[in-house]
Amino acid sequence: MEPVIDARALTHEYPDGTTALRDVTLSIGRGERIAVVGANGSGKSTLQLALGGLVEPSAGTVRYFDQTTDADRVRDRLGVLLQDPDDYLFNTTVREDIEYGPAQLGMSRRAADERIARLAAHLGLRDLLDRPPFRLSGGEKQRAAVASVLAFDPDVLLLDEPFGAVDAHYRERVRELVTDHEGTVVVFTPSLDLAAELAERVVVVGESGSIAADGPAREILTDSDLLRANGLRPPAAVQLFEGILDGDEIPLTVAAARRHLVDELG
Ligand SMILES: Nc1ncnc2c1ncn2[C@@H]1O[C@H](COP(=O)(O)OP(=O)(O)OP(=O)(O)O)[C@@H](O)[C@H]1O
Repeated sequence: MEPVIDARALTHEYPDGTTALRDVTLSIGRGERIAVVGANGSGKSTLQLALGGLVEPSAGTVRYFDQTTDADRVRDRLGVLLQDPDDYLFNTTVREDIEYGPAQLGMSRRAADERIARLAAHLGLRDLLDRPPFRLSGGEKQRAAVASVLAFDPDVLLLDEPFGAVDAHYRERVRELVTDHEGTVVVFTPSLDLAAELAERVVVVGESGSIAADGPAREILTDSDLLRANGLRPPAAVQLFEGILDGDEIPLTVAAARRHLVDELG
């Protein structure tokens, strides 16, 4: 598979001496759906920043689309959603924030308007477009930040905690957008339930930012010992069925668990 991002031997040390990444080698193929999971402070956000070209790692290289190691040359193809939505929302209105990406990339006015209208409707932002971003609630801000990253339809999405403050209704809406995205998706999250819903491959970041495991979602998400050793718990559905069903039959998501129960009981 052609890598869209190829990271080799990344190590990162913050100026105060904290090692946040340790010898991370990770190749992300076109169209892959990956969840990067790890306990708080393991190094997920730092890895996202390094892959997104927003932090220069202390050592190692990141190569994009087999073309360049300069992320700024492929900025229009990378959609990086940072953990804190305030990092995106800096214009006078929500509309201007969402328009910013498409405008920078020279998308036609008409195409941009259509795309923004669709995203705003889907994410419940229509009545908020003319408000200043600092007058939004936490969940509204996060939805606006998601819209601003998706507005320019990047090839690769690197999403740090895309659902943090979002309620159940809009969580489903954001999930649909991420699932329907045609390119590559990498989600950085401490939630194994989210990983189970979105990913076919799971990367576990262990202590001090080293990669503890990288493999098919089913293999990783049903390996309780591995997950617990790295400060994580299996998804809820796996916790419910582990020891009851065989590893290859354990449902990974609550929806799959429900289907299983309905089949068994019905
Ligand atoms: N600017 C910084 N300066 C110094 N240390 C930092 C800085 N940012 C993060 N760290 C440290 O680097 C390590 C990795 O942090 P990072 O934010 O990448 O973890 P994370 O896995 O994303 O955590 P969380 O799940 O809490 O978001 C932690 O020990 C953290 O305290």
